[in-house]
Amino acid sequence: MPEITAAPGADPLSPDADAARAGAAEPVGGPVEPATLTALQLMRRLGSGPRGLTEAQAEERLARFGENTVPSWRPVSWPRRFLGALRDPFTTVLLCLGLVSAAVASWGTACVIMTLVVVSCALRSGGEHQAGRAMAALQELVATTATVQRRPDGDAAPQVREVPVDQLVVGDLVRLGPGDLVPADLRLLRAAGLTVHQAALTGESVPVPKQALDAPPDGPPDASEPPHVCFQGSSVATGSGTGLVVATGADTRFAAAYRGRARRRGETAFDRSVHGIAWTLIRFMLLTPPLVLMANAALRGRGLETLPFAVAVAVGLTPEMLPVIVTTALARGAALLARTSGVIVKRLPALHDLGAIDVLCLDKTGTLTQDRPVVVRSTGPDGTSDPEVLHWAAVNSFWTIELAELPVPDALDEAVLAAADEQGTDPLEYDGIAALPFDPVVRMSTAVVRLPGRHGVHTVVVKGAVEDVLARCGRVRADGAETALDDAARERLLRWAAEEAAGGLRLLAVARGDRRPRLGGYADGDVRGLTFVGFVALSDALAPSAEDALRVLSERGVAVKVLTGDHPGTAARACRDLGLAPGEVLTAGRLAGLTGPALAEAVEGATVVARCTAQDKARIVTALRGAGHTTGFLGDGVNDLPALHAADVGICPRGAVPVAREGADVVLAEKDLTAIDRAITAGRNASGSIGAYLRITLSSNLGNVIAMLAAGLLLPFLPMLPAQVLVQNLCFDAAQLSLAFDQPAVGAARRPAVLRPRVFLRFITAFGLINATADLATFAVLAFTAKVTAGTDSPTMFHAGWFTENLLTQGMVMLLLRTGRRAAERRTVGPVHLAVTALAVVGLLLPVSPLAPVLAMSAPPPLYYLLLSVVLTVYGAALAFARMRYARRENGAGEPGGSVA
Ligand SMILES: Nc1ncnc2c1ncn2[C@@H]1O[C@H](COP(=O)(O)OP(=O)(O)OP(=O)(O)O)[C@@H](O)[C@H]1O
Ligand SMILES: [Mg+2]
Repeated sequence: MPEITAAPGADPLSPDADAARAGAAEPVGGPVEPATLTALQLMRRLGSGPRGLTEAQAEERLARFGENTVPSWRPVSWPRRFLGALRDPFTTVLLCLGLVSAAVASWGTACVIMTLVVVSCALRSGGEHQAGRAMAALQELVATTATVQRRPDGDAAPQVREVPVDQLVVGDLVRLGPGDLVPADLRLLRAAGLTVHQAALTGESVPVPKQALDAPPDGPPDASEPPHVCFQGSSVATGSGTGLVVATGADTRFAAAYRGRARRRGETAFDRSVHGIAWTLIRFMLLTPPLVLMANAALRGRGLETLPFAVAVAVGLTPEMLPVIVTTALARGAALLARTSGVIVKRLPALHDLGAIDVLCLDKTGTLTQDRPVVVRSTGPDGTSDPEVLHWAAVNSFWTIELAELPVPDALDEAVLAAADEQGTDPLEYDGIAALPFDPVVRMSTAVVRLPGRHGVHTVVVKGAVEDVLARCGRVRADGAETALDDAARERLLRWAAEEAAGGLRLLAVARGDRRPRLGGYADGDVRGLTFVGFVALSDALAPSAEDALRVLSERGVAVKVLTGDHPGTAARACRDLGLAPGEVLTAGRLAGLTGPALAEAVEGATVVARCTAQDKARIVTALRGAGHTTGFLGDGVNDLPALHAADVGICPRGAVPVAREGADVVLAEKDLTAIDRAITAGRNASGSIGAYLRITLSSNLGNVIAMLAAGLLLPFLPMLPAQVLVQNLCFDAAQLSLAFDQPAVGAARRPAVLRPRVFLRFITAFGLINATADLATFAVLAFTAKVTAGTDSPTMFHAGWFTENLLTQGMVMLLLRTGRRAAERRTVGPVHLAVTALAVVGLLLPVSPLAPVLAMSAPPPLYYLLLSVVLTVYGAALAFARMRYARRENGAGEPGGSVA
């Protein structure tokens, strides 16, 4: 716990200091070194003063120096999105293949590849752009603000008000409180018990104490860790402070460190599944051309002239629409969620991860409960009602708030003060000397007060979690007298507290101790040897939608774990009241020595882990992820921030502290917790569409490639000209876009949707082979037709015949392997039906149209179509049969290969 000594030297915020400001109204040019000047020098350099800027000054600076936004977080322009889409690995591979084609002067192939690239990038960046705009409008709803102190004009008294973070300018005075984001780089002018999370900057996961120092600290300057500077990108864990803005926007340390780079985060479920599959495919693609070349050279004695064909085969294997489908499916899902359920998905891949969640950890207070506690009773150590206990609790609440730089009472303090007010307690009969604000690690808050006129005594008043407060008590007050607190008495008090907690009450223990006044500040070490005063019991109503939300989550195959800072008894009771069996309740203390798999195993079977600190919550989430669970975390407080970052998906409810809203991937903008279920369903549906696309594309592409390689070796001519391969590909791509708009299947959202690369590759191999068999059967049919109908020109007829068959089989694969219900169950005509019809029409008509000669095709005779229909019927039956068997084997009723549980 940080010290709370006053800053050495002059208080830069005192009115006297204003005089020292002598007329400086303009920031002096050039970068300032916020850590080395004294506070007054710095204010003068920045043309500010202890009373803050005037509104007019702030406005003028804003116009001149620009808004306070990190460049990489500004809305991205269309052309930049397009360029960003070009960096996709599939696009890169396609571009390389295009270059290879151009190098061997195969201009047709190169042009078609370029068309594929441009179309796919345009579609993708268009989709992202639209989604970005929709989200930006919604993010306004949960945008964060900063508390600044400004003056309406030069003579007026300063006023404290909220402004959007982007309106801050250098020279502004900003107040910080628990849960606030540090909105710009700040030099601290005052601080009280301030600690900040700097994980985004330094990777340090434990909050770092900060204090106001007038002059730089002695000793070598530590540029990375000046104790009197707070950097943008960090956030307040405890305490409060006032700081002078020394840098905004692109000039902050954070912007400099992260220029052009997105925020780093660990590998998420999206990376593991979609990216995992993509990279496996890319390896295949890169292997294909050399293999085709070698096979043709070895078996047919062909040389480099087969290179365009080899390139076309590789392109044929590429699911080049994957980025488009992923973006479209996710963006559509996110936009729909925002519109219908008020859920804001801040990072599109998070929607996919939501669909994959199989464990959801949540905090209790503020998420499952309303965090609107009401004092039920205050009792002395003997369990009888005692107003004195509430009186001391109120003294503590009042002075910890009053002595903070930014007085933000938390819900417990508010409840205590309201009840004390009703009882007629007046905390103002004391003078506040010092305060240690509530710290979730030590789980208590401390105020030091004095009775006016009683100069010889300071009274330390503490309230907090029962175990922690009792651990610091040596005596107990009973019947007006104090006696030593022995182990037996301590045990009895703990048991009594556990009984109260089991009734669902939240408990605060209150203790006090008289001290001889001291000159220096008070620190955590002074809070010992106290006298136990009693308990304040509060009730906190459950969130009305929590019970439904928990029930639906379990129906959807999501295991719920409650990680809370509260008492195990209170937490267990809340769970029970919400219909969630708590089982054996763990406490974080019992898990202290465990890490990694051991920790995961310990929490695997538990539903509640109580007395968690912020770090405990993050540790547990990390361990669960390490054990292979896709883990979400839903929480609303400062003590949830590390876990929100550690999870695959961080989710926070509407009322969360600013820093949680900023750190979360998903914000539930409405009070209704059941929105989380709709969000998970939307995620599963989006993954379903992506899975369907991959299944369909890859199994038919793989089939085609196998057939093409076989035919290439069997036939004396190329089985398909590069231009034909690519035109066919374009047709497939256009048709498959419809998958992103497909209606979700009825049962598709029942289980977590995970695309497992291995299961997936098995699936496409099996279906690819079926497809290749159909192709080879078609070759046989074509050879037979050519033989019996004399005069047909083999290569062009062969090309036409295979083209038709390919497009028709592709259509059948789309109908039979998508996420949707089995074809027979569908009654309405959806986008997929339209796309399949279009595909069939093109497949049948193109080879007989005037365009056919351009593509080196000539119409096959009627006999071919007759035989082809037989092949297709058998193929369709085989496909339907294999799909059924596959589904049964994989998960009974689920989806083959894609959204497997
Ligand atoms: N303002 C406060 N003053 C004193 N003690 C407090 C205060 N707020 C909380 N406590 C004590 O510290 C404990 C832990 O609080 P913390 O904020 O870590 O978790 P929580 O709000 O109880 O639960 P959750 O983690 O589910 O949100 C509380 O159970 C309570 O006993
Ligand atoms: Mg909470």
